[in-house]
Amino acid sequence: MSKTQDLSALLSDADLFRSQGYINGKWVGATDGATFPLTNPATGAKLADMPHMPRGQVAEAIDAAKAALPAWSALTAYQRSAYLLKLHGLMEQHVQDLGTILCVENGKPLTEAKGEIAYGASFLQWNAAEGLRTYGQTIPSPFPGTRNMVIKQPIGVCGLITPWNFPNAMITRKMAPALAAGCTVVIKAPAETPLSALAMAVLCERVGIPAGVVNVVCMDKGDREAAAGLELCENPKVSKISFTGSTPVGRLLMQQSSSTLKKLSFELGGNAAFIIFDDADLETAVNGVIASKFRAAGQTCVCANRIFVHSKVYTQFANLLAEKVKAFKVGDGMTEGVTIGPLVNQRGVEKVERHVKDAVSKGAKILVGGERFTPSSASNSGSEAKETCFFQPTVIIDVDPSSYVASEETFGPLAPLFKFETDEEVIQRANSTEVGLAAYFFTKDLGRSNRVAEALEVGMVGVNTGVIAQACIPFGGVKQSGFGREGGPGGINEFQIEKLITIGGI
Ligand SMILES: NC(=O)c1ccc[n+]([C@@H]2O[C@H](COP(=O)([O-])OP(=O)(O)OC[C@H]3O[C@@H](n4cnc5c(N)ncnc54)[C@H](O)[C@@H]3O)[C@@H](O)[C@H]2O)c1
Ligand SMILES: O=CCCC(=O)O
Repeated sequence: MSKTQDLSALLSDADLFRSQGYINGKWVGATDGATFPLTNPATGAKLADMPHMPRGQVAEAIDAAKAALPAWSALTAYQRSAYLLKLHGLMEQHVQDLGTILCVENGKPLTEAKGEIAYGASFLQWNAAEGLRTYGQTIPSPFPGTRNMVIKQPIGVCGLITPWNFPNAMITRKMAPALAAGCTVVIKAPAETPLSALAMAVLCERVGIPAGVVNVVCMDKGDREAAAGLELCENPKVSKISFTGSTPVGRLLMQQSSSTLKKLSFELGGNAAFIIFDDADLETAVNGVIASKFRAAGQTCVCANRIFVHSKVYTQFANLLAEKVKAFKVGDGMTEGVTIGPLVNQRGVEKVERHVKDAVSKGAKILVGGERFTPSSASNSGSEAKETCFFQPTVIIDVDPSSYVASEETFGPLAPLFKFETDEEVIQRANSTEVGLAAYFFTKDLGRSNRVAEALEVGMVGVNTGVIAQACIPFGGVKQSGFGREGGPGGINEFQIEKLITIGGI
């Protein structure tokens, strides 16, 4: 039986809950009136009927962004910075409501959702400052009477395609540098979590960001989503695509963008190795695994996916981890004390289940969890276990290297423990994947720390920590995890062009 949930009743500022798209400063439904249902993954309850926008409306949003570009890019960096700081302030002020919206549409527990809002806001603060420092260069010329200057300019209209696992922070991570640089944007919100994107559009409107500078389109997965992707990639008015999502969709977007040769930055899938050497502080390492593996119920691109533990400490480490995972409280993220929520949809549950079954069929043993279930805090859905979006936080040991989980990103709360003997062996196994986003290791040996960090084929390494994400770091991968960096000192460059001005006859 399908139920509905009145989300606005949970908000102190119900105006933040919008179920229309935002194009050229106007709140609009799909031109043909089409909608799709948005549900709470914890309960299955319907939250809203969202606009299922056709390709023509994406083109309209691009037109609006193109029209708004000259005035927005002509503002001083200080004026744009002031908008971002006001937006940052509003996010802090509305953290409870923004967190609640995020929690009910994505499933992550409210405390974690509020943490994501703070993380999302940090990209506004960081880029408000970075926008003021987009320095150019003067370059001595070999030609007499000639001067060379290099200036930075906004690249133009940017298409931002963002995923559901960080419904707020993946938007601000792209939108903040784009706006700071003087670009205008069309955000294609993910079908699973459009409300967080639209709540940000409300705040953009409130701080007075002019119509057309920020546009949000939404549609369900499938044909119209593919059409939106095509429009963003093929429309010559769009100069840049920034995408976070899976590697296969990244490949498709790159192919589609070739006809207009857009600048691209892609943050794609990972398969992070998490290595515990025999000299590691095991208590710290267990906490590191928990922070990395179980954040967002295991649905982050930088999640520990393959946990390699030295044979000398394997059993001790496995038992310590199992004890902590047993203590997790799984349930509806709005319930007090819940530490881990549902996966975003049943497709996510099916993938975790497939990885567990496959590993067990190849000899792995389950220490904790291993099954989908419906926790009592989410049982008001009346859903059968087969319809649930919950999977028990799971630890498996003695995992065979041929298991799917060794080569595919699980994107769920499954911690598989592999055994290793030598540094060389574990580095080779860590690198034996086509993706290279993040990796982590724990050791007290300084020499090893430098050697291993340099040998790992990834864009980001955590040493003695499971937490690397911050606005101030260059976030991104190598190999098939994509290219381009978000955040950090260079993040804003992704949204700028360098222009040379050579002056002769001086
Ligand atoms: N790097 C990340 O943070 C991240 C985020 C989400 C998913 N993933 C990976 O993707 C797997 C599957 O999740 P998914 O199906 O949501 O990923 P996906 O790549 O299909 O979707 C990610 C986002 O891309 C958009 N998208 C999908 N197809 C598109 C198209 N043809 N044109 C334009 N936009 C399109 C959607 O907005 C979606 O939210 C996960 O298991 C995980 O491995 C990674
Ligand atoms: O999943 C993608 C982003 C995760 C993060 O910013 O830590």
